[in-house]
Amino acid sequence: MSLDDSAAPDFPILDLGAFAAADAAGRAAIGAEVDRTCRETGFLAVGNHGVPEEVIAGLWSRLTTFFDLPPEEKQKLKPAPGDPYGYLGPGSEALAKSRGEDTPPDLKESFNGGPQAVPEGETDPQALAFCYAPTPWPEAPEGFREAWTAYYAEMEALAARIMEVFAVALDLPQDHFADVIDAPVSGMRALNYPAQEVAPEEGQLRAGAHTDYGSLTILLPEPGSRGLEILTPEGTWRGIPPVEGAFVINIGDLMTLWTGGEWVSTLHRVVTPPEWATRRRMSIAYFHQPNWHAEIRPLAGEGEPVLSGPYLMGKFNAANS
Ligand SMILES: O=C(O)CCC(=O)C(=O)O
Ligand SMILES: [Fe+2]
Repeated sequence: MSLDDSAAPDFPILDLGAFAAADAAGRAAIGAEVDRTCRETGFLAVGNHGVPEEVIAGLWSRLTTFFDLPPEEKQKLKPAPGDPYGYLGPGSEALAKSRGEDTPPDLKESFNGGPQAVPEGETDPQALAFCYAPTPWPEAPEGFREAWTAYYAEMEALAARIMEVFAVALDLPQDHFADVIDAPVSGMRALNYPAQEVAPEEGQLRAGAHTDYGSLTILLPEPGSRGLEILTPEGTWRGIPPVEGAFVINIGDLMTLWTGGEWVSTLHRVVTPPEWATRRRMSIAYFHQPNWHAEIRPLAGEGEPVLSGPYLMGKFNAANS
């Protein structure tokens, strides 16, 4: 890992191209740095990732147009109760509630989508009704669905490469996770935090403090934007600015469980720095989630396994009830 001028000082960057090109000793050295970061904060940047610039730009432009649509257009995509995908308008979610904290709703809107193909032979009614529920697509802007699915496919492939680095970081064979992430049930969420015309309520943030549920989140904050903060091991909030040409990744609760508590799923939130109150901020978050039927048991071998899909559904239902 190396530092880059565009990154905050000492924010670690995993160079994926360097990992791919390295020999076994080089990979182990990169893995050791990732392991250290995942024990401290679980937040790092991933650069030299190979995701084509046009795929990223293609989705940004559609998202900008989509979020600019009139509210009644977007509300046509509101999910039915219990459905995970579609458009969630302002006022529909408070992430801090997932931790039992009672706050006003987050100052955001989002569009959410899931896997595009159902694996052959998948008949579990809960899987079909939840993770494999169809994504309701907007009619406009043109090319939205294609741009979304192209970006989603890139994230699925990138997540698999990052999981290989994680395996090496954990002193496991590089392909250790391969057979539990070959049909992931990941969700993807595009976020728009609108310009704030009225002052927020007491305790109201763009996104309240929370941890992510799954194995790994690949986040793309709008270039140049500010607001994402993590709670450091010292107990202070620290801003994580976007890193040019890189994604910000973090591990979620499932990876903490998988590593028997060795890797941390860090509390994070999105605040509004004063100069951002009059400006919208967008981000794209891919929440990587192992195969529906994957049994996740702590690597040390102790403890009851958790089933990936039902675990995610339980978390979702608890936060949305
Ligand atoms: O928008 C961001 O920068 C982070 C959003 C986030 O943490 C989430 O939706 O889980
Ligand atoms: Fe998050």
